[in-house]
Amino acid sequence: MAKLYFYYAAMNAGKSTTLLQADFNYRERGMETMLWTAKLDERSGAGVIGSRIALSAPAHTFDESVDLFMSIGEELRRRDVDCILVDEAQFLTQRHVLELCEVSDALGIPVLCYGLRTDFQGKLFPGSAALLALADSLVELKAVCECGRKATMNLRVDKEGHAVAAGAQTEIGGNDRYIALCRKHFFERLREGEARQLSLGLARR
Ligand SMILES: Nc1ncnc2c1ncn2[C@@H]1O[C@H](COP(=O)(O)OP(=O)(O)O)[C@@H](O)[C@H]1O
Ligand SMILES: Cc1cn([C@H]2C[C@H](O)[C@@H](COP(=O)(O)O)O2)c(=O)[nH]c1=O
Ligand SMILES: [Zn+2]
Repeated sequence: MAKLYFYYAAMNAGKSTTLLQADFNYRERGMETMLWTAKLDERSGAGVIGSRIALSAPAHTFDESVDLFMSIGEELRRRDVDCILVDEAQFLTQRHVLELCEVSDALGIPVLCYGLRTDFQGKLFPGSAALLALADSLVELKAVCECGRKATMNLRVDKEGHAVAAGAQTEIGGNDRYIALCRKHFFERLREGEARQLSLGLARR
């Protein structure tokens, strides 16, 4: 039976690198893959999955308008597909995840999703919540905090490096906007950020 996998981690853990390695392994064995990433994340270029160690590959892009089951079905009419690889899986909708379940269960194709578990406030992304609920296999990849502990959280920072405690869930960025931290250091810095924003707000009144 084909499975749905969710490889999750904080930023900088090497999720994209691991996806590209899995893609290489499949293709090295003569198998065909289909890569997907979020349309809104263009850090490595539109429709490109990039890694910090400079590996990259073109990918199909998803947004709310895309039906993944239909798109993958259409591709199957043109060529064989042995594995589906999805980067930035935190940006999937719950409907997308249900479509990927169908790809795995009805089409018998393994689906490997890579993404963040939680956002800059420590809350689940919709795609991650659905994958945590529905995936057959949950695999944690490891990032490292400044203190050496496992980094599980993602702190959003402003241009001066101060923690950002409030804002929209989605804000594309890299090392300039986010720091992967262990939970202890994440909450320390987040509370500092909250206190700072509060004092700035009070000072303005
Ligand atoms: N040539 C490059 N140099 C530095 N950073 C890059 C380069 N290409 C891509 N990146 C960044 O690296 C990210 C993916 O890095 P990766 O090491 O696989 O960790 P993760 O996906 O867990 O954050 C990309 O999304 C992009 O922000
Ligand atoms: C924590 C957090 C992250 N994002 C964005 C920032 C990046 O564009 C991606 C994750 O990138 P990765 O290196 O491939 O892990 O997600 C966001 O929009 N909101 C957040 O809270
Ligand atoms: Zn730490």
